Amino acid sequence: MTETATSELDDSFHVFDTTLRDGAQREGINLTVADKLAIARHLDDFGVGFIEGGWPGANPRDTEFFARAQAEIEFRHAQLVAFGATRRPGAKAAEDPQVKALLESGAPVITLVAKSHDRHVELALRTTLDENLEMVRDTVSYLKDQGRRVFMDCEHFFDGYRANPEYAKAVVRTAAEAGADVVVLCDTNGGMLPAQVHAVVSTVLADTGARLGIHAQDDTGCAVANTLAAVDAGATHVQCTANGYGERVGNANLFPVVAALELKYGKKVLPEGRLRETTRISHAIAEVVNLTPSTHQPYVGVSAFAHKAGLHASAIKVDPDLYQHIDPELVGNTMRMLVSDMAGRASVELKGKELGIDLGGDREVVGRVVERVKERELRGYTYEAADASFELLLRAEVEGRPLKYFEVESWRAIVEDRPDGTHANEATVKLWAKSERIVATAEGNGPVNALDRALRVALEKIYPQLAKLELVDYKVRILEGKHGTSSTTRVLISTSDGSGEWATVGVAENVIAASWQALEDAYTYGLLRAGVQPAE
Ligand SMILES: CC(=O)SCCNC(=O)CCNC(=O)[C@H](O)C(C)(C)COP(=O)(O)OP(=O)(O)OC[C@H]1O[C@@H](n2cnc3c(N)ncnc32)[C@H](O)[C@@H]1OP(=O)(O)O
Ligand SMILES: CC(=O)C(=O)O
Repeated sequence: MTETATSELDDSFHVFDTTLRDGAQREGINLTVADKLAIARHLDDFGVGFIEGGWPGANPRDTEFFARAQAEIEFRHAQLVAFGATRRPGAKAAEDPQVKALLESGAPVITLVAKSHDRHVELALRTTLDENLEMVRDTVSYLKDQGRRVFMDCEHFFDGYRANPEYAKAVVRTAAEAGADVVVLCDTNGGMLPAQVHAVVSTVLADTGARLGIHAQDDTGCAVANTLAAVDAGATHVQCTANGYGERVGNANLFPVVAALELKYGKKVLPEGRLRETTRISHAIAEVVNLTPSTHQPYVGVSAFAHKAGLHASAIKVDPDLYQHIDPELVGNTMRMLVSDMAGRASVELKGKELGIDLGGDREVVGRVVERVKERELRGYTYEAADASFELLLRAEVEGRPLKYFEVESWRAIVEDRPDGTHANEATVKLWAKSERIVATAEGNGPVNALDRALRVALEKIYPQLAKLELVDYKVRILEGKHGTSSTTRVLISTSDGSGEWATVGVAENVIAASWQALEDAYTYGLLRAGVQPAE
């Protein structure tokens, strides 16, 4: 067994993460050992007290994970936890191969799952209620005798408590008497509501005196609330998963639970300074599991502190607290202003500030920007999704003329379909830059790609800085479906220069013309970012 952590947090409250075990039970998540190691590092960096790594012996990947985690990771905060079931009915814990695998994992902490719902004991385990209690007692005391810390997950506890409260409590008592350090009440089917959880946890605590934890699935959308309700009732151990990943619709989300405990309850559950890493860690774990981070996730989503309504912005201008429940920086997030047709003057002023453009309280300019945004959004533009196009619009109003690095004379895209099924795309761009007339032609895998290449060939002669620009995303949306192919088309393009990304928008009846507008903005903004002086 390896002692894996030197946690500076006291033991009176546990933040227990089960992303690598229950989180991995989410449909669509398929973690390699390397992924699990990467997530374990992020969770330890975040500062959780316990990381449940999987079920050693259930599959070779989890067995390998425990071996490698202890050999390769120097945990600074967390203790590694192995998960498994109580011994089989009618056997001995000391002889159960599955219990042996838990010990062989070397994890200093073991979570056992036990049945606490009488019906599950009889139907799923196919044993007697007394034998189930014996399985709990025998397995806990055996693992304790082997020097492990033991947490006991009481599966289906809340449903079991409703069906047979005395039996459910007998499971808790048996585990605690056998030496379990924490008995965790699980809402396995996720059907509970906060008031129910609060009532049950309060009663079980009063009746058994055991140290209690909570494990809440999110099937009613209440897992975070249920977790906090259990804490209100006296639970001192919370089991969560990063970003709420988990079986079916998921588990209690680690990040809002921890943020609530630290910021709303005033409990110190993370090491000093780690709360500010919340957003980064949430997104880093999403990257590893290969799921796009939810933009609307509380505390950590990019929209968590994004303000769109003009009325909100006008109050935020006076004091951001008026429309925010916390300072976003506390969880490593940032406030963002969204400019759209719901914006007012205050939104534009704050957005200007965010972009480093001092509007100096110029009511006339700000008013013109608001008008332009509203008029263009009516035509289909969207500025909340295209910050770079908005900045160009704003600068044009402030300067009194658009930012110009080049003057386009004309562009043309040709799509040639051949009878043999092959096709070719070719574009020609004619423009003026620094008093030079440039004509460039390029081919591409589609007409927009050909135009992008031709524009780049033309501009790179004058502005070599553009060589590192890359088009990273391209989205098309038909705005008025009822007009069929003559509908208005909106194109959003994301461009990267390796150190940052920006989005631009174009709108036209023709998808290629809309794309061209977005491309022109993308390159203009790229030159602005590179610090190039515009043409006089
Ligand atoms: C609520 C939760 O999320 S708990 C976590 C659940 N996670 C997983 O199931 C993922 C990993 N599981 C596995 O890889 C496999 O199910 C294994 C290796 C654990 C077991 O595989 P198998 O031996 O083939 O059994 P199988 O999966 O068909 O059934 C589970 C067995 O465990 C028994 N069991 C269920 N809960 C418990 C328990 N708390 N204590 C003891 N035995 C239990 C069941 O009665 C069943 O026994 P049976 O084989 O005699 O019918
Ligand atoms: C243990 C567990 O994951 C549950 O009961 O949901």
